[in-house]
This record gives sequence, C-alpha cells and structure tokens, in this order.
Amino acid sequence: MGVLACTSPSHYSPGNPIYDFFLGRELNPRICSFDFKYFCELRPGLIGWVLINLALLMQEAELRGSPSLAMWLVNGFQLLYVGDALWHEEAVLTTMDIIHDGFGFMLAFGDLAWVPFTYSLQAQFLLYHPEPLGLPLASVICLINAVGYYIFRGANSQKNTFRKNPSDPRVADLETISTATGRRLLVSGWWGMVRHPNYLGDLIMALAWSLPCGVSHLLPYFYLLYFTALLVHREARDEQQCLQKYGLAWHAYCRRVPYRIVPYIY
Ligand SMILES: NC(=O)C1=CN([C@@H]2O[C@H](COP(=O)(O)OP(=O)(O)OC[C@H]3O[C@@H](n4cnc5c(N)ncnc54)[C@H](OP(=O)(O)O)[C@@H]3O)[C@@H](O)[C@H]2O)C=CC1
Ligand SMILES: CC(C)CCC[C@@H](C)[C@H]1CC=C2C3=C(CC[C@@]21C)[C@@]1(C)CC[C@H](O)C(C)(C)[C@@H]1CC3
Repeated sequence: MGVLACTSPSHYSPGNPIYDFFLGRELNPRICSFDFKYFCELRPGLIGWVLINLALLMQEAELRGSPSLAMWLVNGFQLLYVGDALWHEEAVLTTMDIIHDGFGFMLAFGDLAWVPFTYSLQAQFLLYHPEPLGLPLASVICLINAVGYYIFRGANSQKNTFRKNPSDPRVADLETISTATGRRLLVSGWWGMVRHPNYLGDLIMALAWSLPCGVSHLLPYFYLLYFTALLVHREARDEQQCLQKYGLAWHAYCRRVPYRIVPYIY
C-alpha cells in the first residue's frame, strides 16, 4: 500500500509484525485523492449491513406473509444509525480510527466483513426465531432507542461543533479547561456528565437493537456484549492518548468528570 499511496504518513509501529498486521503500517493509504480507509469506514460495510437487513426483512415477508414488528424495529433502528453516520459523514474524520489507527487487518476486515455480517445478527436471528412483540413493549423499546440516539447524537454533535468552531452559539457558553496545546476540553454539557457520553448513547441503542429478539437466546445480545468490550478497550486507549496530548489538563478533567462511560457506575 505504501507504494500506491501518494500522500500517506506511516502509522506508528513498534516493529512487531503481528501488531503491524493487525493495526496496519499505513495511516491513510491512498491512490491520489482516493482514501481507502475513509471510504471503507463508512460506505461498503454500513450500506452492506442495511442491505442484508432489508433482504432478511423481505425473506421474512415471503416466509410468513409479512415482516414481524420485531423485524421492523431492528431494521428501522439500524437504518437510523447508518443514515445518521452517512449524514454526518465528515464527523468520522475526528474518530480514533481515522486519526490514530493504520489501515490494517482490524479495520479492513472490520469495515468490510465484520460490520455487515455480524451487525445484522439480530435480523438473521429473527428470521429463524420469530418473536411475538406487543405494542406496549415495542413502545418501551422505541423509547430506549430514542434516549440512546439523543445522547449519542447530542454528544457527538456538541464535540464536533466545538472542535470546528468554539465560538458557535450552540457551544460558546459551555465551560472548558485550557490545555498546553492550545486546544480546550469541554467540562460541561454532555462532556461534563461522563468522559465518553457518546459511548453511553451507543450502548443504550445496542440494547434497544437486541430487546426485540426477546430474552430466550444469547445470540442477539452478541452485539451488545462485543460492543461493550470494544468500547471499554477503546476508551482506555483514548484515555492514554489524551493523557499524552493534554497531560495535567487531562488529570484536571478526570478529577472534574470522574466517570468514564456510565454515571456513578464506571
Ligand atoms: N458501532 C460501532 O461499531 C462503533 C461505534 N463507535 C462510535 O464512534 C464514535 C466516535 O468514537 P471514538 O472515535 O472512539 O471517540 P470520540 O468521538 O469520543 O473521540 C475521542 C476524542 O475526543 C476528544 N475529546 C475527548 N474528551 C473531550 C472533551 N471533554 N472536550 C473536547 N474534546 C474531547 C479527544 O480528541 P481531541 O482532543 O484530539 O479532539 C479524544 O481523543 C462514538 O460515538 C462511538 O460510540 C466507535 C467504535 C465502534
Ligand atoms: C474486527 C474487530 C473485532 C473489530 C473491528 C472494529 C470495527 C468494526 C469498528 C472500529 C470503529 C468503527 C466505527 C464504526 C463502525 C465499526 C468500526 C469500523 C462507525 C463507522 C459506525 C457508525 C458510527 O456512526 C460511526 C461513529 C461513524 C462509527 C465510527 C467507528
């Protein structure tokens, strides 16, 4: 990839071939302006995930006459998530994958295979294990998804708006801590509640995607379990990077906002 790239800095490598294979050597492999990592992060995997879900919904309609309410909910929630990612496409440029991680096995396999085939597990499960779902429970699940989405979107938009233009009226009144790099850290609003409010919203949505499948089987909860492990690990990596970037200011932020993801728990 390094040979093909026109302008790609190398990703930090400790010289360990397994690490290099997993996290990649190139940070942004490109052919001129075509950035492989940026393209793969959003387009093929996320669109493939929605198409697989839709195919499963249509197959259920063919098998049982019409798609079940549970199948509609799973399709609707995940379509909202993917639509949101594509609508806010430029926000992906500030994620850890784009800024820090190389385009190695983790992201290539993760984006192109893992996301479409494992993130559609709930819809696959519903096709083989139909789950009757009444309107009251469906409404509660919709509410859980709406709360998760509200936190996820609110937190991500607040940070992105602040990073783009700190004097934007939507964020100008928020309290901040100055750092030695000149960048400021938000300490009120969503980012004053926990240090990763966007992860909290994402996890609440993950729960809402599994609940329509009932509680008789662990399989539909695979995403929630995997995602919790991924975000706990990701949060620890991000803390390390922020500590390196912001030093004492990061310590001050941690004292001011002691919880990482879940208020009063973690
Ligand atoms: N569905 C999925 O499979 C996955 C989804 N996600 C989602 O992707 C989104 C992005 O996640 P990710 O890239 O991990 O991390 P974040 O979007 O949380 O970004 C972390 C960065 O934000 C900045 N930051 C941290 N605290 C503050 C603060 N108080 N004020 C201002 N800036 C701050 C720091 O960078 P700097 O200061 O340099 O700007 C830090 O490195 C999340 O919503 C996550 O849930 C993530 C992984 C997988
Ligand atoms: C193969 C391994 C076990 C794990 C691979 C991890 C990857 C699948 C994830 C790492 C970060 C991701 C993000 C999204 C999808 C999953 C991967 C690639 C994301 C594009 C999903 C949609 C969101 O709105 C987002 C914020 C744009 C996400 C960015 C991080």
